[in-house]
Amino acid sequence: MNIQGRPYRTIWLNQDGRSVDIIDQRWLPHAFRVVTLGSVEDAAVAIRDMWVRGAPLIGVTAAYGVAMAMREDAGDAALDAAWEKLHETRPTAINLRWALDDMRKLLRPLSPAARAAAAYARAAEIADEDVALNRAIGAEGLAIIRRIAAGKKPGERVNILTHCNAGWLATVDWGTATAPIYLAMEEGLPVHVFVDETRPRNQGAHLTAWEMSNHGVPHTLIVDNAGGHMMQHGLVDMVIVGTDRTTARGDVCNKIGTYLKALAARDNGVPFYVALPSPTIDWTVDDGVKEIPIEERGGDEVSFVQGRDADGAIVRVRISPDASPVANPAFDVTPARLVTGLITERGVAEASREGLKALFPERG
Ligand SMILES: CSC[C@@H](O)[C@@H](O)C(=O)COP(=O)(O)O
Repeated sequence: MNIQGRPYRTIWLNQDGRSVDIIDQRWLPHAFRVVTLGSVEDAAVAIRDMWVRGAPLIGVTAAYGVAMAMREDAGDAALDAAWEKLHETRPTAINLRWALDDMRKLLRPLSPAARAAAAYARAAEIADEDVALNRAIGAEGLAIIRRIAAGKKPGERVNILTHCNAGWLATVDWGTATAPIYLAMEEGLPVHVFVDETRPRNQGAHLTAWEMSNHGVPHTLIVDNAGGHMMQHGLVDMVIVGTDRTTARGDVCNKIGTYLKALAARDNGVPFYVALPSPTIDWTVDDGVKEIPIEERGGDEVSFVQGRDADGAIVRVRISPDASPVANPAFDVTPARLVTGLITERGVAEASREGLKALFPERG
């Protein structure tokens, strides 16, 4: 997508054919910084410390991490070590394991001499596939927005609420939850997005709002607790969120706070959609609450907030007493019964085992 008119992806291979550049998302929206990852260690740090984040982008970064490892040492032990090192970075997003398994399955039967080239080629393919999947999700979601727009009076906006950042910054391009919104904009539909700030790391305020601004999408930033009120007053036509892992029966794990939005949506008759590419489906688990590991992140993310001071410097400030203990679960699970539909690259599935099986008969 565009940054000041120039098209970018979130990760790209450098001319040296070895290292990758990423947009370092820790500093947005205040500073746009591109950094180079040159080794599997760099890739692991970038994922763990959230220089890159968002389930699909984590997967692609890990794929390039494996490729960089193979350039150093293409033996079996190094392949397994790269898998382990990258896998332990973040536990919840299933795209990470999906990409690592995909890479290892491809590379294992090859001779070590052939592995590095094959790994770079596959990592590039996974990146391109992500772009195509998101574009397809966009077309499916656009059909829903069109239907809502058709029921509106002339000039009325379609109001969409989103949580966290499931935008292009969370993927290679387009985003999942945002792809339908960008396509609706291209088509001239009057969309407006309520952006949840998404404490503790504020991915909504920092990233989604920045994306919307860059693309001229009308939007309003709201605090996380405002969504229910907006819905009660008829100000939200639909919710679209992303997901880090969706189970075989349609339970949706996503950024902490998503569950509360789904409850408020159900209570107010607002459709609650989840946009996801198929690598985000974990066919091996059913009960999301019991079976999905929830990442517990450091307490500093809750006790401090980052922003820009009056002099323009990016600063962190403490907002809670030094002595107060902090808990920081990064994700929650929305049960399938609260989900109106799963917007996938193959169509909109009912959030159920049968619904997913109908679209992905080869997997279910
Ligand atoms: C298309 S991204 C889907 C999810 O990864 C997204 O909604 C999300 O929760 C991101 O969490 P983050 O902790 O910022 O990686």
